[in-house]
Amino acid sequence: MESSNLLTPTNPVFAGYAFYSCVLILKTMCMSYLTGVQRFRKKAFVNVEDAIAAGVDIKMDDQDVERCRRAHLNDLENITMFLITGLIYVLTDPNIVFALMLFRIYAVARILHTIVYAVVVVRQPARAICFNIGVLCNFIMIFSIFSSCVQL
Ligand SMILES: N[C@@H](CCC(=O)N[C@@H](CS)C(=O)NCC(=O)O)C(=O)O
Repeated sequence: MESSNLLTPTNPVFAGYAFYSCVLILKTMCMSYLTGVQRFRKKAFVNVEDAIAAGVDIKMDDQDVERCRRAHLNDLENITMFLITGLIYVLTDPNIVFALMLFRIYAVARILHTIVYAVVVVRQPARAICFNIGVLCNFIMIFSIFSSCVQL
């Protein structure tokens, strides 16, 4: 692939990266609303003005709200790494089939991580497996970038 075309939608690897990145960005944005829904459902407001408006006392430690907040934070810790790593990986002009498979597996693993953590709450090791599949995808991309860049 011409290097000038690597970051255009004519490159299927970039198109896949852009698609799954947007899916994951949207998913992460949804976490704010999921947290908000739980706050209203459980009447668990941490700001005085919100609690007054709802006619309840402040509640800092609701388990369902905290779960959503932790899932959101975990997305920010992990999906940010995918966005950066994935973009560098696209620039190394990787194998199309393998790269698209990695992006798909990563996206599915992160969506499942949210579901088992904050939506239906599945017992461990469900969350750990989803988390580690995502980490493995990122590691594979990182090592592939290393091997493309390091001249032995
Ligand atoms: N910041 C994470 C680092 C480790 C991590 O991400 N573990 C995964 C798999 S067990 C996880 O889902 N942690 C739950 C979380 O981040 O709230 C933590 O405090 O747990």
